[in-house]
Amino acid sequence: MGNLVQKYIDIAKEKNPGEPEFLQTVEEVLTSIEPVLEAHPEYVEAGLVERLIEPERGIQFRVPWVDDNGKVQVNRGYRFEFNSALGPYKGGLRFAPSVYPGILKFLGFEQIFKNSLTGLPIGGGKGGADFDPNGKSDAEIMRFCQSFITELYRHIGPNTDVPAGDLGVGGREIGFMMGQYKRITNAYDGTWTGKGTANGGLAGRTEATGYGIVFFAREMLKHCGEDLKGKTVAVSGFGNVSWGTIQKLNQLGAKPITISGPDGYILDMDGITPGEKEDYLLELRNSGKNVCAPYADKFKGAKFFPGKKPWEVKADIYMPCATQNDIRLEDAKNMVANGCKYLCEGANMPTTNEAIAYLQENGVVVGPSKAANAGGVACSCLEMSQNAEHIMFSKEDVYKQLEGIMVNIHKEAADACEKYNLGYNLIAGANIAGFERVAEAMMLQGIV
Ligand SMILES: NC(=O)C1=CN([C@@H]2O[C@H](COP(=O)(O)OP(=O)(O)OC[C@H]3O[C@@H](n4cnc5c(N)ncnc54)[C@H](OP(=O)(O)O)[C@@H]3O)[C@@H](O)[C@H]2O)C=CC1
Ligand SMILES: O=C(O)CCC(=O)C(=O)O
Repeated sequence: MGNLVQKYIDIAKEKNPGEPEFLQTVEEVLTSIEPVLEAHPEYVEAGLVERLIEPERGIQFRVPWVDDNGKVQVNRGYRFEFNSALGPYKGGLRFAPSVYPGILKFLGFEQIFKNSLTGLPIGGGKGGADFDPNGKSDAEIMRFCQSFITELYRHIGPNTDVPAGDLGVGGREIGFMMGQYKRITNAYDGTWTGKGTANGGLAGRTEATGYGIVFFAREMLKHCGEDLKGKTVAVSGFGNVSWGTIQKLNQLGAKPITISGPDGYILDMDGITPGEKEDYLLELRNSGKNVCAPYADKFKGAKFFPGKKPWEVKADIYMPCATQNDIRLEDAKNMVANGCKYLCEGANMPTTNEAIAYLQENGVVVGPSKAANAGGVACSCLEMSQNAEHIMFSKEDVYKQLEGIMVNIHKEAADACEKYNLGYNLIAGANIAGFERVAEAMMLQGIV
């Protein structure tokens, strides 16, 4: 790594102590874009990287609410409006006990480049709260969401900041937040994405992230002269993204064999097939218990491995779709020992930097999350245009556009690494292609 990039990383470390997840993504992105900075001294002159690693705005607020026992609870809410060079801040809200600024800043920073890769006019942001929706009643979730929006409403809007879902935030939560936003502002507009279709939501948005990940994986394999058909796939998680991924894998003739939860993982060598098994994932998620073990009680032949991760299973492709840093160095070693050739990231930053380095050194092709899971936010942007135009797109329209966008993202990432003689390194390629578009826009807007 050159001195210049090291200087930026040192600045980030000094300004963001105790935020390892944010520093991890800053280091990954900046290391990749070094050749672009060398080719563009004007970016250095304009302090572009120093500005890029600092959120434009960070909001923290109190979220008081009353639980079903009449007890007052207090959570912390946040929104990091990271970069608006390409358009309104865009990115999800995460509700999970682990939420703190370091997590949201990592997600917001990633979102800048992901959104740029879609080629659509959206900036990057992320928010959420240290609230655990698991085990809460619908009434508690509603009261929490209403309180959260009673503060956040003043910072968002269809041309300012457009939130969506992420971990712990699905259609139900978006509905409650949109309802409260509308009540306060008296505006029925495109401030939210991931809404139910009855609320102006986009047909196909729920499965878009997972479908996009599989389209991206298909392009990776195609580039390497292979086909998804007949490939066994180890998937982690059992939420929205895993469900969409498993559906599309089945549709394209691959065989998903695992899911996982905080309790362990399920191995189903018969495949997690369409119909009863795919649908059961929804039941598991909706149980609010956040465990996957009951799958093995329901389906003969499936096995549950408590406290373990699916990365010890032999598979042709690995697709982490749960949460950050799910794959660590020891997991990467297992994968390589099992003959792994492809890793396609569904969750945001699911692999540690050490694990990525090991996988790449051992010839594994890695599809980075900011490219592979960009189909979700791309469809959110379609939802924004649907709302702005006061029309409704059909599911067929959405699927067609999504596939085109994912093919293009793969091509842009592959072309960018080739342009800088980096071989077929999609991590570098995605970071470079995402950065180039943001940098160009920032340069045109002056020092802001
Ligand atoms: N969601 C997205 O668009 C994107 C997510 N990611 C990343 O992927 C990883 C996993 O996130 P994610 O799967 O979203 O987390 P969750 O499983 O928590 O899903 C989020 C919400 O989606 C709802 N949900 C889950 N499955 C379904 C389904 N099959 N149909 C309808 N709604 C469903 C749930 O809402 P309810 O409780 O109401 O059922 C849940 O609260 C994280 O790293 C995240 O950052 C990355 C890109 C986009
Ligand atoms: O749809 C969106 O706006 C954001 C989705 C998201 O949170 C993500 O891409 O990580």
